[in-house]
Amino acid sequence: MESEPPFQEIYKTLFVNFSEEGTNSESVHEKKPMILDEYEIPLVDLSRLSLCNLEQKEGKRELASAANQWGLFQVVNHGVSCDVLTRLQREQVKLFRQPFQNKALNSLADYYSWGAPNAATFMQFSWSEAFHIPLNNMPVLKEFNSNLSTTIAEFSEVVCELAQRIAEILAENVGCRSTFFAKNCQPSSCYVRMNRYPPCPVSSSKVYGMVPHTDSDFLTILCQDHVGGLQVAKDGKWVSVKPNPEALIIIIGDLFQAWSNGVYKSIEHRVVTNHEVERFSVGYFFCPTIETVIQTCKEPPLYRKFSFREYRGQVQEDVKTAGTKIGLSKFLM
Ligand SMILES: O=C(O)CCC(=O)C(=O)O
Ligand SMILES: [Fe+2]
Repeated sequence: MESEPPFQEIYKTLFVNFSEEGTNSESVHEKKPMILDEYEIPLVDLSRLSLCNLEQKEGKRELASAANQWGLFQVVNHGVSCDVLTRLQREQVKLFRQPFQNKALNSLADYYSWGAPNAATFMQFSWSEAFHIPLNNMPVLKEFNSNLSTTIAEFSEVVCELAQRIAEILAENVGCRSTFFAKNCQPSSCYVRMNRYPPCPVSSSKVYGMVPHTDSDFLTILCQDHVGGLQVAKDGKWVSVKPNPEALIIIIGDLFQAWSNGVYKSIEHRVVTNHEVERFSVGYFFCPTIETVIQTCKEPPLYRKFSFREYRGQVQEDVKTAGTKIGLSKFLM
């Protein structure tokens, strides 16, 4: 049985529907010109944090500056072993290699998505499939596949510690309570998202692997394979994040932008498609419990206070009604 979701069929339907609405299919089909720059994404060596006082200070300053200037950066010497990352990738490949019918119907089907359920146009369509797994439901995962569940549990434990560490440093830097994260972001309130981007026969200027978006969490820790395709918006340009096998990618999410009162940037990122090869990535979404209230300690606040539940609800509603996430701008004072 075929493991590939029916991308081509859905894409064709979108093409026909969109053209039939009387729109010029060429112009809507074409993305804005892609301006790529040769910027180097910041890379922070976390081993500095366990050295002398001066090195520690410098390491923390680098982290804060990367989160402020870029909102997306890389870290090395992060403490997540190569062994766990390799095993995770192996399990991930196995999971996606199942027949499509199984992925759509098995006990993890609620976490599975492909394409874009709400896509009304080409530009909202993502040429990818994903398992977005809440970590509060490990028994279901274990019952489904114990190797997969053990590996995800191991990965999550160590990555959660890393996320806590980074979040606390960033919190300290803006002078807000750094104990907030230990109290509100629990391992069980976080998510692991496994992404697969199949080779795409349509030109990469016409469809995304993942549409431009910001993440709705505090921060995301992302591992990507050697293929590349992730890009980040910087000063009005798209910059490619070159794969670095030693590095993990840290992405600041909407909640951190609000909590830090705009000091840290929840930056737009996207994935472009690849004609020849498939690509895999795994993201760890560092989220608070659903009741947690996000409120900055800075004056004057840019955003009104809101609970994570309220934020997620608003995002879901906007996606349903406007076809796209509106995000933090809805919460501006
Ligand atoms: O695959 C990637 O590199 C990015 C994935 C991503 O942005 C996400 O899952 O939110
Ligand atoms: Fe993302």
